[in-house]
Amino acid sequence: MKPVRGLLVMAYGTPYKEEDIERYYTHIRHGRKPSEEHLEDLKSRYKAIGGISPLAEMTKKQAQALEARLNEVQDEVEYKFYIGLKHIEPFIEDAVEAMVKDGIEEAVSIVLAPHFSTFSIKSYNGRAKEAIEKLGSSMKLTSVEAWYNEPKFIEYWKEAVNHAFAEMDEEERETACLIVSNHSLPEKIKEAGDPYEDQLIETARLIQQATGVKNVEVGWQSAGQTPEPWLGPDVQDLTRELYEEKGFRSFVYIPVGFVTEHLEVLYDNDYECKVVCEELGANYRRPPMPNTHPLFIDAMVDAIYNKLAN
Ligand SMILES: CC1=C(CCC(=O)O)c2cc3nc(cc4[nH]c(cc5[nH]c(cc1n2)c(C)c5CCC(=O)O)c(CCC(=O)O)c4C)C(CCC(=O)O)=C3C
Ligand SMILES: [Fe+2]
Repeated sequence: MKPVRGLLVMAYGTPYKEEDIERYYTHIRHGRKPSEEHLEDLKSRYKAIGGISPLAEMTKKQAQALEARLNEVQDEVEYKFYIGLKHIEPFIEDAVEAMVKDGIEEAVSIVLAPHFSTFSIKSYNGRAKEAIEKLGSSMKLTSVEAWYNEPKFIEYWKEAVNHAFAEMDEEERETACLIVSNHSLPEKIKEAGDPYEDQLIETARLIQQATGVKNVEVGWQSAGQTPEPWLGPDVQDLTRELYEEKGFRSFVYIPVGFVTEHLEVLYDNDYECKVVCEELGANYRRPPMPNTHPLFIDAMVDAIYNKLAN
């Protein structure tokens, strides 16, 4: 019998049904209930994308695909996946507990978000480590950190971008701009030297280098509604500015900090950015997200192997 290696796949989590929205939002807000207005706003956005998000289903498919591929490419251990979510059950702590209960002695973890920040990868990994300590377990956990520069991840976006540009005629291509974006975070993260902003800029550079696309810009999306400054420019403002100041007439959005067609993509890109493009009379294009694309799954396999080898 091969030894079992736990595969802890961590992701943001999403409400499973409408009644979950309030407690989910409260968890995101560190236990503070959202105002009626903010809650209704979030409910209306989920409604606009069809009621609930495809995220829960896709997170499971991604974890299954990653487990299957890891078991295909090597013969020494049997990987077994556990899903641990940030803001809804099964929480990261639930997944750790399940692994310990199953007698797993060694595990590897990866977050379904490619860029490192104190708000994302660091907090996921920290919660996993803490959960192990709290249980007094000796389970050894190796955690992948940022993996945005994995060659196969860049290759995925290269193919997706090339495909989008190949659909354009010569005239559209001349005035087309690629907007590479991630979820905004409060600007104060930069004071503590957070690499998040630089990692997005580097992702854009790698994709530009791979594709040879002439016009590439970096933007931020889905910022929270708080008075403090958030990383910008916001993708909607950026679109208007590029239209007016640089004369671009076609916009290709790749929200590379996400890996699934979820709320932020289906609403913030496919609705909000699209509305801006329609107002301006510009073309809106948004290539598919990685989901379970083999290049994306293999990029995570490589990230796990590189981490285990070091
Ligand atoms: C860095 C980051 C990622 C990417 C990295 C990662 O994946 O970890 C991410 C992903 C996601 N964020 C998601 C959903 C939400 N995030 C919110 C609010 C917030 N996110 C933040 C950060 C991030 N979020 C922050 C600093 C806030 C403000 C909190 C506050 O108030 O202090 C809110 C509240 C309402 C609103 O602001 O929209 C919702 C509903 C979904 C699920 C979508 C679905 O259900 O399909 C996903 C994948
Ligand atoms: Fe979020």
